[in-house]
Amino acid sequence: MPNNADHDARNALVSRLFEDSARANRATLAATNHVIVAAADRVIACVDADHKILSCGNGGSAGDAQHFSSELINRFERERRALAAIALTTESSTLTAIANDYDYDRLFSRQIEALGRQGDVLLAISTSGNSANVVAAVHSAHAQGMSVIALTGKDGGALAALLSDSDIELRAAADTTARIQEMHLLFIHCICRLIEDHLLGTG
Ligand SMILES: O=C(CO)[C@@H](O)[C@H](O)[C@H](O)[C@H](O)COP(=O)(O)O
Ligand SMILES: [Zn+2]
Repeated sequence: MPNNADHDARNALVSRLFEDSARANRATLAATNHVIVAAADRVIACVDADHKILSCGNGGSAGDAQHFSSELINRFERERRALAAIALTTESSTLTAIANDYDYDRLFSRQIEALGRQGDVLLAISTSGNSANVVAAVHSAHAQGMSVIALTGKDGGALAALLSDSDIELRAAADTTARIQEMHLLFIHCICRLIEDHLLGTG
């Protein structure tokens, strides 16, 4: 069992983490408020035209990619029609075959070659902006005529540099992976809320 001094130190650490997250939250809102709305509008145009959203990322960002697709396919907060979305992080046979036969860097890009169509949107998630398989996914999305919404952090990394003028970058104003991921989930929930308001009216 931790002693009292340890207990106080751990309480202080948790307070600091909450404070860091709140600071990141405020700074990210200031930097991205209108970009979040633009990203939601891009997804709305995609679903209104019966196109689909593909999503990808590694580690915690793989979880975020799945979190987003589940909220589109199932629902977020309100009853509405099902929306077409595929997380490219879930099919173990496909994932292991691509990594084994080609390269881990092609994990997502190969699936986009198979599934991506003009008018679809790729949600590309990387806290560093430097995951090679996410970078390759963006190249592949461009080749398929898709547009990209990139969730990034830090300085945006390689991802930010390769986005086209019609793509959208939502960059969390934070430097640590965990804080950036917390902002990414808030981006996702804001977009889901704006989609449901569009489909159902603000209620
Ligand atoms: O969730 C975490 C850390 O919070 C990790 O699993 C993290 O997602 C992994 O290290 C990823 O490989 C990091 O990739 P990226 O965000 O830089 O693209
Ligand atoms: Zn959620």
